[in-house]
Amino acid sequence: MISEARLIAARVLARVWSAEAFAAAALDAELGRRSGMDPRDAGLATELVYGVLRTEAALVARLSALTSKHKLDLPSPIARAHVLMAGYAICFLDRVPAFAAVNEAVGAIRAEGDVRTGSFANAILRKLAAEVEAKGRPSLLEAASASAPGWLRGSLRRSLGRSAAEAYLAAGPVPPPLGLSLALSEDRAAWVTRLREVCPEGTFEEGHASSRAILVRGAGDVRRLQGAGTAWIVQEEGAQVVALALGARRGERVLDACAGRGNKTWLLADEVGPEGAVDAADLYAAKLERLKEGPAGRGARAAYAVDWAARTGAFEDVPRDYDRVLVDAPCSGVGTLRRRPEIALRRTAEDVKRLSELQIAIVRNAATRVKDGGRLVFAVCSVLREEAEEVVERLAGEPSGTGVRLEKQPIEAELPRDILGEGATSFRLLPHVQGTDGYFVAGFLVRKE
Ligand SMILES: C[S@@+](CC[C@H](N)C(=O)[O-])C[C@H]1O[C@@H](n2cnc3c(N)ncnc32)[C@H](O)[C@@H]1O
Repeated sequence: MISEARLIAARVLARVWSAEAFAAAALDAELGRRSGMDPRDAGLATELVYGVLRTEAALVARLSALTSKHKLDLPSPIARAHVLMAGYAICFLDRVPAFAAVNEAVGAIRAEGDVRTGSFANAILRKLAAEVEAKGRPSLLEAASASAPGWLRGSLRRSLGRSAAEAYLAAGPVPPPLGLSLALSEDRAAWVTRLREVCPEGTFEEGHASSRAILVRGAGDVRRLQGAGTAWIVQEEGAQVVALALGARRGERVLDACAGRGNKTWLLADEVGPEGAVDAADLYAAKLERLKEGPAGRGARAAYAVDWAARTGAFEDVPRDYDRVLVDAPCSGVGTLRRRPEIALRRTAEDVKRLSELQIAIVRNAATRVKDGGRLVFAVCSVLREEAEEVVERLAGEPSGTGVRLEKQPIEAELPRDILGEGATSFRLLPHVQGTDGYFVAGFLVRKE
């Protein structure tokens, strides 16, 4: 009997490899079709997908070494998925006995009508199980690190140091909790109690990084729960911290310059209150439409479709006197690696270089909308130096050519000391430290020349 978790995980992996699907979306679609699935099975499917994607190269190398031709030749993505999932379970999963992992993989491949590949899989997986039995389990940290492409490993080491880079790459593959962002007027402890009552199958706890966060596990689709879209929205805890880092105060005028669908806009509007104003801008009008339809739509004053880099679209219409501007810039997304492991397979060093140039252009032009003496916060969901310190140094060090000067400035927000040190002008969030996605955030003072 082949578990549903494995069948689902195999289909998702095959789609990621052969149809360039995003693992999270493919997994959501598969799990969404099975509403009655045991959460433990859903958890196993998730861990197998993410785990295999994070350790793929190391698993392939290890299994290849056990074949006569030193090559893992498998005829289909589904067969490859079953073999690598079994390899992952044998190497890294305590709760799955090796013989069960082998039998399920072999059974699943044979069930596809491929007896020959089933026998091949049986032979190499048994060898692997015997090797692990004799020598012990390999290190997940090393396997995840060895599986990252060379450019990413190198960049992470330069950005974080060697051991933090390894810990970063190994963070996950257990799925992170879902974050809820609570409105300022709401009492967090009372909501934790209430949500526990209405959804006893889930776990709800207060987050540490964001004073508004409630972290949820095992609750299924939370959007059905009380308060959704009014008292709280779904927002990853690190994303909340990014919005909080702008330090928006009651009554201020704020621009969310790369607002997307407006998750951070919602939080900013909540902070400035009805006596302030929050405007949103983004390259894509379609995203701004979604923003207007969602919870942020109730709080945002105006939405501008602007290409900040090209200075086109509604560029000239956007006011020039905001107290604060948040630039949540497009980036490599390396900070979301634990939830989107396929990023490591698809992004290149050239992408990072191109994106850092785009970030600089966007910030310089968006900064023209800040009043003299106002604040700009630049954020990326990346932790790489190329999209972080190197961008900041160029923004603060080179003439902007747009009539504004950007000076590094301590971030004014109230955030825990282990995130924002006294007087710090920038900070990182790291999954293996704060439990959030990875982010880099920097504060600037804007001077008009
Ligand atoms: C990291 S996402 C923002 C996410 C959003 N703030 C949120 O909290 O959901 C970056 C956004 O920048 C937008 N963008 C990319 N290039 C842009 C440009 N040249 N001008 C304006 N917006 C741009 C993208 O459409 C995307 O929505």
